[in-house]
Amino acid sequence: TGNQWGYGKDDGPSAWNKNYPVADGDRQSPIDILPHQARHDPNLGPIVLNYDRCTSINIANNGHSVVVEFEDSDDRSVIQGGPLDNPYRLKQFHFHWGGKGCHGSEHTVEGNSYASELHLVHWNAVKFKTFGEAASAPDGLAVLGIFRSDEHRWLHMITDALYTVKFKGSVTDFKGFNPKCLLPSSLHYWTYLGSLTTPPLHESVTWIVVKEPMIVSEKQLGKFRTLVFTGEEEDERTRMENNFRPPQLLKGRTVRSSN
Ligand SMILES: NS(=O)(=O)c1ccc(C(=O)NCc2cccc(O)c2)cc1
Ligand SMILES: [Zn+2]
Repeated sequence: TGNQWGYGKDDGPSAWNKNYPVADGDRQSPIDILPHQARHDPNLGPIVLNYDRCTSINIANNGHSVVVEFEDSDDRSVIQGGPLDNPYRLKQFHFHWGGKGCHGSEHTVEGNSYASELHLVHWNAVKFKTFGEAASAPDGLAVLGIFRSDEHRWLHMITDALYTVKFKGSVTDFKGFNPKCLLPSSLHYWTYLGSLTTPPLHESVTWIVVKEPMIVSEKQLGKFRTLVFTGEEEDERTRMENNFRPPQLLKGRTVRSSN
């Protein structure tokens, strides 16, 4: 169907602009971050995460990544501060990763990729009524990006559950998980105005990319690669890996750096 997209040769990032012309827009993500060219902004306060009452609901394979969804009917888990004018509600988190431990992150730093990248997706429930509405507005979303380079003690809770969502379309309960345990100690960050990194590629995201990577082991990363892009009922088993979009043009945008 028209909106079918993926990461393969024929349906991958270089083909997305056919069905999603905004792919060639002026605030696309990810980007290559050049730390020395980032403008240090002393007015940029710290990122504040209130995840202590967060309610995870399920873990799912949506055919593009593995996603953990959260209850977002009230302000129980929000991100605020930093470049954000008000609290944004946690909706879901998901990952992007490579094959055999090489590339995998979406943002890069001076041309260097990490093995993987975690995205915590939040929406502006002060200004918009639904996620869908926020996802199409310039100040609708805030995504916290965390690089993942080599053993992470908490990640086993995710990797132990991956076998339950091997196939596209599978969903299982995943309650009581607080994503704060996935974050590195320091939340110094870069921030810039960008987009969703997958179709529909809406230019609605305030990106907050944390500088310090979290450590995951090759073994843990290997478990993400046991997932497949395809449904259980389909014949082929296409291993889920390299589900990342390469860096896009900056087109004059400024990247700001917290202290
Ligand atoms: N990789 S990313 O964090 O930029 C990202 C985050 C969320 C989404 C997403 O929610 N896509 C589905 C969607 C998009 C717009 C409106 C909707 O209701 C759902 C896509 C990419
Ligand atoms: Zn993402």
